[in-house]
Amino acid sequence: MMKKVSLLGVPMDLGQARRGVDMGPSAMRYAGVIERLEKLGYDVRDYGNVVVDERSIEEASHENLKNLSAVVNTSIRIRETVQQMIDDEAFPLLLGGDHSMSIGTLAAITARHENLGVIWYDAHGDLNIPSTSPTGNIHGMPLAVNLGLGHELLTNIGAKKLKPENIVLIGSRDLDEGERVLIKELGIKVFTMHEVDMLGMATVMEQTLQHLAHTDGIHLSLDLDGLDPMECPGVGTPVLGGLTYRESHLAMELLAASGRVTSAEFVEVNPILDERNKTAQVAVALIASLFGDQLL
Ligand SMILES: NC(=[NH2+])NCCC[C@H](N)C(=O)O
Ligand SMILES: [Mn+2]
Ligand SMILES: [Mn+2]
Repeated sequence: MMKKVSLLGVPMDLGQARRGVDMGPSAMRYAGVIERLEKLGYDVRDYGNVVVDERSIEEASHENLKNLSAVVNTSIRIRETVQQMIDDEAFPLLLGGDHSMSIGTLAAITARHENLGVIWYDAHGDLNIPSTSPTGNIHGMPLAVNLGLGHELLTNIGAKKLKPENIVLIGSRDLDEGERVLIKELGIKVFTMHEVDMLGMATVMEQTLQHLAHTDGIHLSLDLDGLDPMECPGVGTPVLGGLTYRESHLAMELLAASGRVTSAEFVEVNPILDERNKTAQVAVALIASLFGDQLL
């Protein structure tokens, strides 16, 4: 892994309805993310937080896409900053913020890869399009957008699309009907909680890395709601029966050992719903493992 890390906070809460997730980046900074990375020997360049558009009331819901133009404007700013990070040859690490931020992150990263792989570590598929979304919340749509599906204003943010065969979902346990249809249609690789239980995380990661062996870099998009709400209560859309801290920690260690991860984002931390910043602390511990922290 590169020894230079670029950090960007995305205090975004426009992609869903519950306020507070805009404080996620502060909570992870407060939990010591920069200090942990520096201790591991990384040169950390902090880009601060991206400017996020205000919600406007008129825009509340438009074609089942809440806060559409605010999300578009913010995504473009995220894209520009991540482009700078890549130009600077640093590892882009983003802290969120709701998952709609991935539209901007991936817009920048896919452009710089021939064949980017993506691991979507999440209770959800985030594969809705406006006609299938039960909520109109854009945080339920970013993976679809990056496949080129959804409203033009969103799909146009990135020039290059992800390939369905380059995506692996891990931890899925709440998929909407339209998402299930899309997963089957496109043949996307999914390790639901059932597969994680059956195979164990070590095998899941081994098969994930095998599935992505042909890619030229892997982006990890880790939604903290992929973990169980008992350990990560500070998320807006908790789902029972999630991945444990131990499993997730192992997953991060195996990714670190593979040396294949080239960018990452840790999203959906909502300190207002949290208990004593527990979720941000889990996020920072996972980040440390992803960057090679070891006991001995
Ligand atoms: N990034 C997330 N937490 N996404 C939750 C999405 C929930 C639901 N599938 C929806 O479309 O609204
Ligand atoms: Mn989720
Ligand atoms: Mn998500």
